[in-house]
Amino acid sequence: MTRLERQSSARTRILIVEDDCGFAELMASILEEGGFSCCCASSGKEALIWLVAQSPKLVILDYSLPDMTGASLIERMRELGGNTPFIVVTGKDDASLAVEMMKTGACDYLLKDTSFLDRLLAVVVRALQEVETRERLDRAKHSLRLSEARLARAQKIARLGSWEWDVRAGEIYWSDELYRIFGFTPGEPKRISKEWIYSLIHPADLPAFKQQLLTSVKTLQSFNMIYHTTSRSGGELVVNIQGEVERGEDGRAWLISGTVLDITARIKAESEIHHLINYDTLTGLPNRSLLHDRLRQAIAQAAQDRHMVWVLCLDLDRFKGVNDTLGHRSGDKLLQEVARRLAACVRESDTLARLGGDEFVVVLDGVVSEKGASIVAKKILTLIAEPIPIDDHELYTTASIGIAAYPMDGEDGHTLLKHADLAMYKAKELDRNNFHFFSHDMNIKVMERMMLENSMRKALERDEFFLVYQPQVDARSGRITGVEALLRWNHPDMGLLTPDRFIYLAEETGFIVPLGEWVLMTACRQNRAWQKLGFPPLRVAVNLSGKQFGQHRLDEMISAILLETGLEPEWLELEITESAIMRNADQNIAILRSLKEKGISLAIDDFGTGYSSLSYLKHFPITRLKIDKTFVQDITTNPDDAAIAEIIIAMAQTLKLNVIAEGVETRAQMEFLSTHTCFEMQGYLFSRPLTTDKFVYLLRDGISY
Ligand SMILES: Nc1nc2c(ncn2[C@@H]2O[C@@H]3COP(=O)(O)O[C@H]4[C@@H](O)[C@H](n5cnc6c(=O)[nH]c(N)nc65)O[C@@H]4COP(=O)(O)O[C@H]3[C@H]2O)c(=O)[nH]1
Repeated sequence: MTRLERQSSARTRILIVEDDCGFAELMASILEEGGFSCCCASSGKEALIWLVAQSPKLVILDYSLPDMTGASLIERMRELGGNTPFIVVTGKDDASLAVEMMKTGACDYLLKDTSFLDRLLAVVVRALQEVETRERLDRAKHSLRLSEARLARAQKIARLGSWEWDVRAGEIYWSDELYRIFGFTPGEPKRISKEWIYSLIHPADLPAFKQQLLTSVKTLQSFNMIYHTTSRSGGELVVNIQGEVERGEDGRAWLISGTVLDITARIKAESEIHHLINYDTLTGLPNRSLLHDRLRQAIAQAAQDRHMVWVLCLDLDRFKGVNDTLGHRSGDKLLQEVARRLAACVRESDTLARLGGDEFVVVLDGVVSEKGASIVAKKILTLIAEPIPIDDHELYTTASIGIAAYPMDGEDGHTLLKHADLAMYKAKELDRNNFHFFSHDMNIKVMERMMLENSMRKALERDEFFLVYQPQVDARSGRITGVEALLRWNHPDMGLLTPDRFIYLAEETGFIVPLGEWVLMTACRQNRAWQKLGFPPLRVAVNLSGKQFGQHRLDEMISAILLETGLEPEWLELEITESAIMRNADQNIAILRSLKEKGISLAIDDFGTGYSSLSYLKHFPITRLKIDKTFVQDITTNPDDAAIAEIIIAMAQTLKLNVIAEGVETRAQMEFLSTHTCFEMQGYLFSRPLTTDKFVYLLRDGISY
C-alpha cells in the first residue's frame, strides 16, 4: 500500500489504519477537506510505528487488518503506554463487536456502509470534541488532586486539620489530618458524633467548649478558642479551634466549619521560655525578674487595700566556705535544701525567690505587724539552723535576715529590697543567725558601702559589668584614631552605676585586680573583633588603676591577654593617672618600660591635675598626655585653664609626646585646641561612650560633628 502523508503541523493529525489503500485515500481526502492532517498505515505493525513517531490525536482503525485484529492492535497500543483515542471501522454489521469495542474505550464504531463517507467527518469531529472535553476534565481533576495533596501536605506540616458540622443533619466531617492530630486513622470512626468529640475535650474545658458551640449556633458568630484535649493514646494536646458559621435560607445556622491547629509544641516551648526567664534553674524558685513583678503587684494591691508588704532578704552565713571546701555540687544541694525549708515557712500567697548565689527573698502578704514578720523570720532561722545532710556530711548553716516594709521603708520594690539588704548587713554585723529591721537611723552610707562591696564580688560572676566605648578623634579629618573603654555596672537593685560609684571601693578592697583583668580582656577581645569585622585597626585605651600597678606580674598578665585575644600590642594603650605613676615612681618606671618594650603605648590620664615634675616625666616611657576635662571645660572662658592647656600642649611637644584633650563638648573648645595644635580629642561633641552594638555603627558610618 502506498503511504499517504498529507499533513500540516498546525492541523490535528489523524492516523488512518486501513489495508485498502484506495479507501484510505478517500477517507483522508474527506478529513483533509475538513481541516485535518492525515497519515495512513496499511497494517497493524506500520500503525504502531506511526503511533510512536507521530503521536496522532486520533486513530481510525479498520477492525480487520492483514497482520492483526483491531482488538490486538488496541492492546499493543495500550502496551506502548499510549492513550490515543480511536474509532473502529468495520465492514461487518456485528452488534456484539460494536459493544466489545466501545468497552475497550473506542470513541465510536462505524460501519462501512453506503453512508459511511458522508458520516465520517461528523463522527471524527464529535469524537475529537469529546476527547478534548475528557482531557480538560482529566487536567482539572489532576490539578485538583495536586492541590488537595498540597493542602494535605501543608496541613500535615502545620498540624492543621479542618472540620465541618452540618447542624441540621447532625453530620460531622473531619479532614484526614484532623484524625491524625488526635492519633486516629483517617476515617475511623466513620460516623463522628458530638458525644465522641466531647470525650476528647479535657473535662475542665468541656463546659466552655459546649457553651461556645451553643453560642455560635444561636448568634451565628465565629469563634477562636484554645482547649486542652486528649489524644487516642491518652496524651494531652493543646489545640486552637476556629469556626465560622453559615446561615441557611431561614436565617438559622446550618453549617459550622473551621480548623483545628495542634499548638501543643508551641505552648510547651512558650512555657519553657517563660520558666527560663522567670525561674531560677537550680531551685525552681522565682528569680529576680519575677520577684520584681510580684513585688510590684503586691505593692499595688497593698496601696489599694491600705495594708503592708514585708520584704525579707536572707543570706546564708559563710556559704562561700561550703562551696570552697566541699565543692559546687554540695553547695548546690545545700541551696536546694534551703529553698525547700524556706518554702515550708511561708504561705502559698507569699513570694519566695532566689536572687542568685546564697541570697533569697521572701515577700510576705497579709502580715499586719512587725511581730508577724518577726515570727516568720524566727521560724526561718530555726529551720535553716537544723543540720542538713548532704552526701556523707551533716552541714550546719545559719542565715542573716534583713526586713523592710512597705510603705514605711520604701514605696517601690527597688528601695524596699535595698533597705532590706542594708538591714541584713546590719544583722550580719551584729551577730550572724539573726534578723534585723531596717530603720532610717541606720548609717546608710556605711551600710550602702557594705552592700556594694558584697554585691560587687558577685557581680563579676553574674555578668553585671560591661564596657562602653568612646571614640578618640582627629578633629582635622574626623577620623577615629582610638577608642577608650569605660566600665559600667548594671546593678540589679541600684541600676546603672558609673565608675565613680564603685571604682574607689574596688581599689580599697583589692577587687580591682580581678575586675581590671576582666576589663583588659574584654576590651582587647572587642578590639580584635572589630578588626576581624574588617574595620581599620584602632588603638583601644584601657584605664589602669594605681592598685593594678602594684599587682604581681602585671606585664605577664597583659601579655597573656594579648596572646589569648590575638590583639597586637600596638593596638593597646594603658591609661594611668598622674598620681598613680608618681606614687611609687621608681618602681613604676621599670614596669612601664617593660610594657613599652612589648609595644604597648602608655598615656597619662587627667594630666595637669597632679604635680608632675617635668624632669621626672622625661624618664617615663610615655606616648601620650591626656589634658583633663576640667581644663577643657572652661578653656574658652577661663584664662588660667587656657594657659594650663597651652602649657601642657607645649610640654608635650618639647618631650615629643602626643597629646589628646578629653571632655570636648563644644565647637569653641575644639577650635581653641586646634588653634593650639592639639588635634586629637575625645568628648561628647564627637560622641558619648557607646555600647558595643552602637559603636559598630560609628565605625561603619564615621563621625559627624
Ligand atoms: N563631662 C563630660 N564627660 C565626658 C565627656 N566625654 C567623656 N566624658 C567622661 O569622662 C570620663 C573619661 O574617662 P577618664 O578620664 O579615664 O575617667 C574614668 C576613669 O578614670 C575611671 N574608669 C572608667 N573605666 C575604668 C576602668 O575600667 N578601670 C579603672 N581603673 N578606671 C576606670 O572612671 C572615670 C570616669 O569614667 P566615666 O564616668 O566613664 O567618664 C568618662 C567619660 O564618660 C564630655 O564631653 N563631657
